[in-house]
Amino acid sequence: MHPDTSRGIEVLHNPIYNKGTGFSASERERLGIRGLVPPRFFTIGQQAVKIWAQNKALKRPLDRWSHLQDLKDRNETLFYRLVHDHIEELAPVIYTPTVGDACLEYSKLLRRARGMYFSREDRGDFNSMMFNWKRNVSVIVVTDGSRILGLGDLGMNGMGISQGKLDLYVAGGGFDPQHVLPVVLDVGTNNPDLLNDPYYLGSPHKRLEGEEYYAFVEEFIRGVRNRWPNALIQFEDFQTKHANKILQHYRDEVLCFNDDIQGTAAVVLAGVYGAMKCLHGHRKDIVKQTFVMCGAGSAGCGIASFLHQAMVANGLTAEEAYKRFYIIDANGLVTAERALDDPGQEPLKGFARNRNDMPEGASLMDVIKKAKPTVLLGVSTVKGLFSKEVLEEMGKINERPIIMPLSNPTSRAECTAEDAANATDGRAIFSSGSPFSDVEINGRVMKANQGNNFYVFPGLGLGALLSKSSVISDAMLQAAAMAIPAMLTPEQYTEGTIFPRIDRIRDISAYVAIKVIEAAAREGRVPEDIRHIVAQGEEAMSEYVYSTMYVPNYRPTVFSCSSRK
Ligand SMILES: NC(=O)C1=CN([C@@H]2O[C@H](COP(=O)(O)OP(=O)(O)OC[C@H]3O[C@@H](n4cnc5c(N)ncnc54)[C@H](O)[C@@H]3O)[C@@H](O)[C@H]2O)C=CC1
Ligand SMILES: CC(=O)C(=O)O
Ligand SMILES: [Mg+2]
Repeated sequence: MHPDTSRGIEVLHNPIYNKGTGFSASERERLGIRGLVPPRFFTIGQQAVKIWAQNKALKRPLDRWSHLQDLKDRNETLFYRLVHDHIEELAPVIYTPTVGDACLEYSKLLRRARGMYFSREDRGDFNSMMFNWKRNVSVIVVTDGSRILGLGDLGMNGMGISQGKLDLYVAGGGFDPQHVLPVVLDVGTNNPDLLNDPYYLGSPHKRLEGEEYYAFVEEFIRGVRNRWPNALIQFEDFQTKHANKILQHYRDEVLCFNDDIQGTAAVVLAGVYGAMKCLHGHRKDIVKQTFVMCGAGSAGCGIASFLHQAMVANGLTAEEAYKRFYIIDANGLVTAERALDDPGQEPLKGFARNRNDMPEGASLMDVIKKAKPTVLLGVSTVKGLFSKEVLEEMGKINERPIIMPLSNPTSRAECTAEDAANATDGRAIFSSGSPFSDVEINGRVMKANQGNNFYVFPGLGLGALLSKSSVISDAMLQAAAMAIPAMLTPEQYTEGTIFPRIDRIRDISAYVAIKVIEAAAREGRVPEDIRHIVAQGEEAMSEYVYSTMYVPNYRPTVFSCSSRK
């Protein structure tokens, strides 16, 4: 039931309530829209079939993205129904890689404002501006647009990524679309193309820096806490120099996480655990691995720290675990000689301190030859960094090399699935940030798993909110990582599948949420009512979690004279 004061044509122009030809005869009568829509009635299923065919017929992915945004602007329920029903085919359209193209063009593509824009000119007024958003909010995805996927500083245009992530919260995590809020902190941009573009819609100034920048973020967080004290805040695509500092500042006080640092770390750990099951049958074998990580930004530092934590949890000492990592950035291997002054590089210090067996700045190929890694990870944003020679070397060292080119979008991937399969004769256990198709080579199929944080954030967010915990702890993140490989069958591991298929995202998110709630309960972070459900076991938890999930169906619409909260 959607009580609202609007009736007549207003209902048809409101994407939350609009059903188009899906309004029943009695609704048409009640809402005063009889004669304002064509006479025939179609169910949401029939509407979805029609619009799906239209969307599929479009050739350019960006046209498909725009077509879907138009639908969302007209009829949200139908949009989410489509995404829900065709998630595997539509994730690459509403999310990476196409969302990257959409962000590049966002100022041109924007048709109807959606979400909230906080700009440098608004400083001092954030608190009151929050009340311009009339609905209750349970989750916010916020970016400052400074590092959108691997595409760099896109300023206000980063709004596209906040929206794309929240579409997955709805479609994958069962969040009610009325209670999600995409946000961009428009602190300016240092991108000269945008600054020189007369049609750029963001604030056409250089980025705020230093104290001014952090005061901006603080004002936003305080405003959210005041308006929606229980909302979850997901930090998205903040450049490395701010990402870790902001996370450390707020994570013990506010229900929040940084997706690029923590969501990515959890999904990579899930992939590595999956690969361990594939190779050895047990995730504990993570302690036998040696990692070469290309990229020491927010993603690289987050992944390395989290894998390190998992190795220690599985029996290595901290020093032993540090020695298993070779971290390479734009200047080559990071060693004890490196001055790590940037606050974003703080997590690198332990790895650097323990790396003095190879020259500072050593090349990727030299490192691979000497270190003989079992796992090669890419979060460098450098297309083709995993060259044929690099991949062949990985294939010589390992019967089943683990190759993860995680940079997004596809145009930034360190290698393609085909590159990895060709260089290793299909033996690689492969996982990439953006999607590729499986590759068949000499009768063998190399599975092109997608290792993207979308396996984690909807379920993590759901679990965190349902647990009623006030923060997201490392134990909750570790639980999310362990939940994902638990969803695969032994047959899937045998064939090299290390992530479940994305069309199971609702079940994956629900299971992740259950494990996150349990972890929060073990740490004493949940109130009595949640402890009671946890104590009843997994079935009760499952019932609890699924019962909260939004399903994109039309609900009866009624007209009410009282205004809605
Ligand atoms: N698959 C997934 O779920 C996720 C993927 N990512 C992707 O990871 C990438 C990196 O993100 P951030 O860490 O935030 O970016 P960043 O820009 O802070 O870091 C990039 C790092 O790569 C290094 N680098 C540059 N050239 C290199 C080279 N030739 N060899 C080795 N390292 C090199 C840089 O020095 C820097 O340390 C992006 O493309 C992003 O889309 C990020 C989060 C999640
Ligand atoms: C997937 C994601 O969060 C990124 O590439 O930044
Ligand atoms: Mg991101």
